[in-house]
Amino acid sequence: METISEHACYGGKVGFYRHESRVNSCRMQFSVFTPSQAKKAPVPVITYLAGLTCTEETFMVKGGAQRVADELGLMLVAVDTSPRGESVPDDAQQAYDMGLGAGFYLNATQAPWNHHYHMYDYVTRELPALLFNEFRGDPTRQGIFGHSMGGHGALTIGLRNPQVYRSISAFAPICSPMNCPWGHKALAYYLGEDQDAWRDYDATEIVKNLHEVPKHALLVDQGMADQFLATELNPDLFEAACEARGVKLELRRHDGFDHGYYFISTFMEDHLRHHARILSA
Ligand SMILES: N[C@@H](CCC(=O)N[C@@H](CSC=O)C(=O)NCC(=O)O)C(=O)O
Repeated sequence: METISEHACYGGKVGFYRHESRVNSCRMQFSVFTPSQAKKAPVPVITYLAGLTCTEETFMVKGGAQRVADELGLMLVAVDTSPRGESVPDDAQQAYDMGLGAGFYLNATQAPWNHHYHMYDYVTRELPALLFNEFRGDPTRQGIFGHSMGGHGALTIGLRNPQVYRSISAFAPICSPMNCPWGHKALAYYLGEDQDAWRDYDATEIVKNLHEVPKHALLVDQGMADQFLATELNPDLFEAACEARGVKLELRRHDGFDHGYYFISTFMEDHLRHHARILSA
């Protein structure tokens, strides 16, 4: 692992790092906020998955999370949104919703995507192995959250790995990629036309078929002036599936908020406290 840069931030530091990813067959970058408490003992770790067009930098710059994370003693890890590099295929039209910056946190099975696009394995296996080797995070106290495409990633990865991710939350997540244009396009390219294969990456479908209901409530915030709400996000489908399956969900609808980082930073503190409460219990 190579350190790109490190910056003092409140009592801790923000760092940017690069490493060779075996699962994505390219170099990947990620960022970490390490709180002051990590000087004394391993701290809880919350992984943040960002949305379309973002990088590992977006959350650290725009999320406004570090002051409260330092107060609560939370390590924050922000992941890039796709594999990167010369050899990594992109959408033929370089569209923002497919290919680079749009890895959808899944393992692609279709060529040409299946050589590099293994973001599910990257988030759940490869990055944690590196992280817990290099940083003072506590692997028994992990949470996951994210925004939009990253909210989809947080819900799907969190629900599928309840032993690892004890706390889950999301900002304006894509709740049912099988039922929206962004998801339909990405799942067809990455996984092929057989929609049965898509269900593993659809939070609403995962809830319907859950073996193990999460112990703690999920927190989801949604802006009601979100420009993507009507076409892409489908929180109502997710809410109905959670209710039917007995999954505790706190879905908060906020008038006047759009899809962007002003919305996210407004409710960031609530999400950090949600994770801290669960992980310190
Ligand atoms: N047309 C826009 C679309 C990109 C966009 O809005 N990206 C969101 C995430 S959307 C779902 O995953 C985002 O977080 N953007 C980064 C930001 O800093 O706001 C465009 O290309 O701009």
